[in-house]
Amino acid sequence: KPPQETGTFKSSDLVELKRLDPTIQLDIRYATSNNFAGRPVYSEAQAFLQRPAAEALARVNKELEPLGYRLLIFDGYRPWSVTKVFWDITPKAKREFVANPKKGSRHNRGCAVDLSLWDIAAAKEVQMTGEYDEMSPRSYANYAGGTPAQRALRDLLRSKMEQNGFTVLEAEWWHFDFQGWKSYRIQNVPFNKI
Ligand SMILES: C[C@@H](N)C(=O)N[C@H](C)C(=O)O
Ligand SMILES: [Zn+2]
Repeated sequence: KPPQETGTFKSSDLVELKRLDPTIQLDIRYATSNNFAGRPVYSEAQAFLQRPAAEALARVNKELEPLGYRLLIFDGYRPWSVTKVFWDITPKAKREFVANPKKGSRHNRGCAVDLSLWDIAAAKEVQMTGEYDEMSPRSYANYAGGTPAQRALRDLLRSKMEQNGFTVLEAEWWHFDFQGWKSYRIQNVPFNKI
């Protein structure tokens, strides 16, 4: 069961990112077998965020366009039950890369996003210092390895996100939390009930 939270919270206003800005690219790997669970954990390839976070993300996408990039979204709002699956299947030694379901994930609040950059001219995902959901030090936001070009792209994504109210997770270059995430409740609503 999701943790019981007391206090007052903002009402949820989850927005589908593709509806807000159709130029945002999606690669919802959790709706496929191409993810660390090795099977789909979502039945719909969609991404949602609370409205202020979604609007901020659309601003980042606009700012990247003149530089030749768009945002590529891997995940947004995530039902709590999926956070529980991720925790249960992850070896103890790798649990810095998954949220503890006892506390819930900021994804469960609709205030965290997993994403990378899309190269418009090449029509493909850029190469970062490590792969999405790779459970190794290459995922650290300050990892000093990789090529200078990979680090520059990782740092470009981070600086644009930070300028628009997001904070990177130190263990994961692709994971960003939106300011004010504490004001939203942990949810366990499936995508088709939003
Ligand atoms: C599982 C990974 N993509 C992720 O989002 N990790 C953070 C820590 C989370 O589960 O909130
Ligand atoms: Zn994440």
